[in-house]
Amino acid sequence: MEHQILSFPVLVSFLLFILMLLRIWKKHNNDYTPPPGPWKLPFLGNLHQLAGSSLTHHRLRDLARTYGPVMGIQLGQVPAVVISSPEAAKEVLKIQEVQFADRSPVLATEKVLYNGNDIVFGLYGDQWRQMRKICTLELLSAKRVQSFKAVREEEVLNFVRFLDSKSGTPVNLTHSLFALTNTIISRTSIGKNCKNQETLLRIIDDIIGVVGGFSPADVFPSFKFLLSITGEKSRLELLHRETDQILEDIINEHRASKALSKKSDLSEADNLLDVLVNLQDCGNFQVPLTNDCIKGAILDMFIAGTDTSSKTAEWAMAELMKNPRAMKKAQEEVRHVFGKKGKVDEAGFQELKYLKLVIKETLRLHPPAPMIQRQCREKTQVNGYDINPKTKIFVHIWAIGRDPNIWTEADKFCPERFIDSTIDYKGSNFELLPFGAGKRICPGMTLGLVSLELSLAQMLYHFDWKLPDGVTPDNLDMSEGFGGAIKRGVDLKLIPIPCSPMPIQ
Ligand code: HEM
Repeated sequence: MEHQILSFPVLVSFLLFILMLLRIWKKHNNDYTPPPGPWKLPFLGNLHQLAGSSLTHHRLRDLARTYGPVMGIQLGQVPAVVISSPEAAKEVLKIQEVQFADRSPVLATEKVLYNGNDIVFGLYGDQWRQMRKICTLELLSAKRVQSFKAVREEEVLNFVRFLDSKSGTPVNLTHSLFALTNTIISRTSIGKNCKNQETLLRIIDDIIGVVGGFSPADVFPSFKFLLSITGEKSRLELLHRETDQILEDIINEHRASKALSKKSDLSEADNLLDVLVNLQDCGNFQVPLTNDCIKGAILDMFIAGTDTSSKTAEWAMAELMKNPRAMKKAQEEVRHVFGKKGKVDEAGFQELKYLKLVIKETLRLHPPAPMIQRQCREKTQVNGYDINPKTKIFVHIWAIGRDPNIWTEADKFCPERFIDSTIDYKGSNFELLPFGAGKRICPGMTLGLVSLELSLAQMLYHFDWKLPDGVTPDNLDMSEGFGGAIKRGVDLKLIPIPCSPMPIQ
């Protein structure tokens, strides 16, 4: 009995305490308005809705049609928000650009890309700002891009010779355009006579695969054991050791030949590695420019520059084959502009008005990065919804580019829609964002566009194109496949028919 009397006040206090906790919880939740989103399973969150044969960016577009342009999802243990309207994209990429300037780290980039100390995956901070500045002012500036014109022209001409040798037979353009871009990026980044080039290109292929892939450890970050069970940790560490050793050797080779040539002027640099080594020697940086920073930056050029440009060229050719009227117009323009000279050169590119529209329309329908990945830095709001720090952000530029509320006949390839349009790539309207926007907008845009114009202009100038037997413009497969940059579901195979003029010798 005595025991019961004693426990009554304890019980009441306990109940009052619970009530108080409930009030605090309720107040907190009333103040917190999460973005709407599909129902979640315990543990998995929304992962089950993203699994299956349909591509992730397609599923997320479909879900966003129900839940709106700021949609909350849960990827295992990781909260994420999908942004799919120009207004919300503007809020994230421009109005609150610092708030969303982080990239969300993934395991592969931590292990392979020097702990995210590179430009593409680095977290916003002094180190990243310094590398980004070097990238925009020294590596990918318009002047530097211009200085590598001869390299691009030589390699594209080699490509044209290769196509000529395959005259009348189907060529796998998926493979050959990738090889072309890889060679251009490689020569621009590390030079021509690098003895480890072949091995580096093979390893970089693997890196592009893992960086664009999906890892269970990324969605269940607290289950560290997953890394060892799946063998992923050792695979990534091996990849990193191999790449690191090759890049270290390449840097040493460059140092040795630099010592012999005694060149130290940045304007004389033959490739981007030369530029970086010269900058390192000048010192004078707030954050030391270490060999790891240089290696990360060189890897970035390959990872960000190869797939993006080659996949866009491939989609542009596929769209032109599907739309013979647009192909005819583009070919007539290219042949008219370069006909007198008898060869394609970059000096005439400002006259390629229609080809520029073709590229813009291709990037609207097939942006190589369908969703721009960012991460929220501090608690904030978008469209009135609360977003917590460390939330993964996907700006769904593929969905925005195909939104029927924004574009007439949104799925139709129609380069003419951009005639007299004020829509540019700089994100001013936020409905066309193939290069992203704000603090982390693609610094390789000039190089990417000029390389695209060059390869397309050469292909259209020197060749007529036929589809292989049994394929017609109507049944040409335009499905997308799984992978890093949006790739085609099936390789693009086309038949080049050399046509006059043919200044290949
Ligand atoms: C058609 C060609 C290309 C497209 C469509 C493209 C697209 C993109 C996109 C969407 C981003 C993310 C932007 C953001 O977060 O807002 C990006 C970042 C980046 N791109 Fe490109 N890119 C292309 C070519 C290139 C080339 C040729 C290079 C260099 C060789 C390059 C280097 C980079 C780098 C270094 C970043 C990271 C920027 C940062 O995080 O600050 N890109 N690109």
